Amino acid sequence: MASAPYWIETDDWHTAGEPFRVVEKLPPGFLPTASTVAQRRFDIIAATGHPLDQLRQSLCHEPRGHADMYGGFITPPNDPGAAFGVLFWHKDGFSTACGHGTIALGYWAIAKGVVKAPENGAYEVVIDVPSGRVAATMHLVNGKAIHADFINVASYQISKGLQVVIPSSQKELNVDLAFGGAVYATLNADQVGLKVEPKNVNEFIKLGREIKASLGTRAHYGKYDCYGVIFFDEEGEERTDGQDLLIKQRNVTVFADGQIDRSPCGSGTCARLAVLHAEGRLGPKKNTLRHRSIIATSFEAEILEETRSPIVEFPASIPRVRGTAQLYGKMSFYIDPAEEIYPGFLLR
Ligand SMILES: O=C(O)[C@H]1NCC[C@@H]1O
Repeated sequence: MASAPYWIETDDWHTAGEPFRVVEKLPPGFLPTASTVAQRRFDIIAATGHPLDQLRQSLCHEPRGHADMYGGFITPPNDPGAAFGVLFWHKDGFSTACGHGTIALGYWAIAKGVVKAPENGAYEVVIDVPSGRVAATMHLVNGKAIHADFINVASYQISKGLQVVIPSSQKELNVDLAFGGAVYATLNADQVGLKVEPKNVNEFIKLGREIKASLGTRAHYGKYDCYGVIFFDEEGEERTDGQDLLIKQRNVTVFADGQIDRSPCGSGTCARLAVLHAEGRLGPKKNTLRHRSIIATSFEAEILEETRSPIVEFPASIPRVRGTAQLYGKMSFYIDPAEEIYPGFLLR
């Protein structure tokens, strides 16, 4: 398998600046035979040199990608209740959740005719992902998608005020842990004396790695380890009408091993909603979060409904994150396992 050269077609989208490379057709024999997306992910991770992991590296790493590339392999759904499944990937492996990818996949499914949406109105593209069943609710006007709502799995805070010590400075920080399909550590960027701005990106990468290492197994939650560290700035609040508040925050999410989300991070936004919910600043259909990214793109998010929480101290809810995606290319990649640098390389 995969000893002969082959071609792979991709549709390359971005959501609020974050890339999402969609691979619809996999070479025969590459997809694990397990019947669920979650199990296929485990099977790939458990194997050494799995062909889908080699393909991930070929498409994500240089020369076809870069250290901040992201994408997904389309798979069958777990059952006919979803339109399809997806295995999300990034430079270090396969993730459990990806909001920006779910938004991009909603657009992709409509653009490719994978689903038959009406010309006008809302249409739910249901997708099986490793953390569960999610949806991209597409809003269409004259056959064109104008925005997508990422409806995630139940999200909730896991713990509050965990203390970490940064090895390089011996500085003590307090972080909250929250689940949004993946586990995130979140902290106000003022704790590290930085503003969420592009010029500080290398500092955030370094600190993200240090915080994750310092948390160690304290940030593991069931089968989930700590996926990312979210640094946020408060950007004020506005009253939208007599009742509701628009809470404005800007964040940078450092995920996997030092990868930077250009978007406001869909699953990370759900984790932030969970923390704001626990703090009483948001509730079901009460108040909205405008979440800006490091490159100043934004998502708008709210809590749709409260749900049963597995963590007694904190509430759980189903979040909705609204964003847009754009197609920026269609690629045809040639992959030759005999090539000197196969399956690719990274410089950081
Ligand atoms: O939007 C998200 O949820 C994803 N973006 C990169 C890191 C996360 O998986």
